[in-house]
Parts: sequence; structure tokens; C-alpha cells
Amino acid sequence: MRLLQRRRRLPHRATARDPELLITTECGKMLVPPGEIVVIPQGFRFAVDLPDGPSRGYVSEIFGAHFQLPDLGPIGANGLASARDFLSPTAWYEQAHRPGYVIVQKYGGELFTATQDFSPFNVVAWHGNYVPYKYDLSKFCPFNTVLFDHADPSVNTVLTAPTDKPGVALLDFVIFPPRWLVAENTFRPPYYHRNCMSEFMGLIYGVYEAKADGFLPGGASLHSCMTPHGPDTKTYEATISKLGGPEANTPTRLSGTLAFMFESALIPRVCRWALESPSRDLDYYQCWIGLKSHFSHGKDGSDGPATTSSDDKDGEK
Ligand SMILES: O=C(O)Cc1cc(O)ccc1O
Ligand SMILES: [Fe+2]
Repeated sequence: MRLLQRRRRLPHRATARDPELLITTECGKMLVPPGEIVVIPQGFRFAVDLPDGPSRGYVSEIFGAHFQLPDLGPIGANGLASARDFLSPTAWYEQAHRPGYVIVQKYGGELFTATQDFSPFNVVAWHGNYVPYKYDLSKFCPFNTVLFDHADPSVNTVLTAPTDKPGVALLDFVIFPPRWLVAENTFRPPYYHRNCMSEFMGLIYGVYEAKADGFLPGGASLHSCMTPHGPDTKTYEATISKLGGPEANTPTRLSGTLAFMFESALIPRVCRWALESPSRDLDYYQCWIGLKSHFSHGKDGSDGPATTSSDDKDGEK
């Protein structure tokens, strides 16, 4: 299964014509503007044309499971991505003689080519649900805290490819869309953390809430399993400086941004091409240089308490 995503041009604004992908599949064609995703199930022949010229995007290929909508749990009936917003193509076919038509196929991790004299797009009608589909990410209905604390990003799962272990994803496709931040008495950006999942992130447009600098649209970051990460120093200091003031508890709207994460229980191997790429950011760690502790315990050289108890917290929670 392939998941393909386009990025928006910078700056984020409606251009005379936003660049679209024209994706032809055995089930028909899909025009895919920036901000939409496409899922092509394993085995489908497809072609990607660029009617508006060069384009960039992100692709994830998974094996052994298919994407599905996440269980909504206590959210209940409505929220996140709705089944009705996933669109599949109408059947389309071509039957002209096409000498020398080259098919590229991936098998066992290697690419093979085959030549045939007809187009693979010769399916005149189809039915069923094993089909390509696309989804406009602006249709996503985000959920989050409405009082305090920072939710796990899985709350923003668009599609999940599960493993046999309940709650453990082969791949979650998670987005960070425009939304209101309303949490009170809370450090609102993503918390500092390390966890058992590997997190590949990309930015489609705008600025990501945890990275004031350096993470640009079209770029990507990878925090593999148990690699500590979190907001850059600039974001942290800007947030901390507002804590205690009225702004920290005022609802603010995150606008003009769309980031995403491929989150997997597997550990991705980084290919040589990526490791040797001139675009690799060898200075990435510098985004955390200068991080200071703002806790008051221990400033006089003494240690803070060895344990926390519920007495240390505000009575309200
Ligand atoms: O690392 C990241 O930026 C992604 C992320 C976002 C968030 O709001 C909480 C946890 C998390 O891993
Ligand atoms: Fe993370």
C-alpha cells in the first residue's frame, strides 16, 4: 500500500492554479491537489503525471497490513476522518495499441521492468472496496484537550495500519492541522519525550508548532524509537516566557500550517541515499542547544524532591 502526499507551495496561498498530480490507476483517474493524500493498495498499476510541472511530496510504503480508519473509542460516532470524505475514482480505460509500454514493478524489494503492447489501464468497470482512494486533509475534524494537558498525537490519526497487537501500529498517519489551542496551565507545544514508536515527520506548509526554525515545508525529520526530542530552544523559551501571563491561557489559533507524522512500531533503516544526501541537516541537534531548566528546585545547589506526590500538584486536578 502506498500513501502519497503533496506539499503546498510556500508561502501558503491560493496560486492561480495549485499544482496537481494526475494519478491514473486501473480503477480510473484522480486529480490530487496539494493538501490531499492518496492510498494505492498493493498490486495496483498506477502512473503519476505532473500536468503543472515538477512537484514534491512524501510517500510511505507498508507491507502486511492495510490502512483503515482508527477506532473512535469514546469519541463515538463523529470526528477525525469521516468515511464519506474518502473518494475513489470512476472507472476509466484506454484500449489503443501502445507498443513498448513499460511497467515498473517492485517485487521482493527490487524493481523490475516488463514491456507490453497495451496499456495496463484497461479495466472498463469495477466494484468492491479494494480500490485506490484520496482524501482532502482539510476535511479532518481534529479533537484535543479542552481544559488542560497535551494529548498523545495519536488523537490526530487519519489512517492507521494496525499490527496484531492491539494499539500498536505498523504505521499511523497522523496530522497536525490548523486548530485552536485552549489548554490552561499547560505547556502547549509538544512535550519533550522519547517513546517506543519511530516518528517520521514532514511539513506540507507553514511552520510546525515545535520548530520555530529549520524545519521547512518539504523537509523531513526522523526521531527513531527512544530518541529524545521536543520543541527547539526558541519555541521552548517563547512558551516559557508567556507562562503565568494572560496569553498562556488565552485560546490561540494555529493557522496556515499542516504537518504530518508517519509513526511506526518498526524501526526504519535510513538508506544510503538519505545518509549521503547533501540536504541532510548535520546540525539538527543545534536546535536544542541552550535549553535551560526553568525549575526552581535545586537552584541553591540542593537536589529537588526525589519523588513527586499528588500533594505537589494543584488541588484542582
Ligand atoms: O515529536 C513530535 O513533534 C510529534 C509529536 C507531537 C505532539 O503534539 C506530541 C507528541 C509527539 O511525538
Ligand atoms: Fe515525537
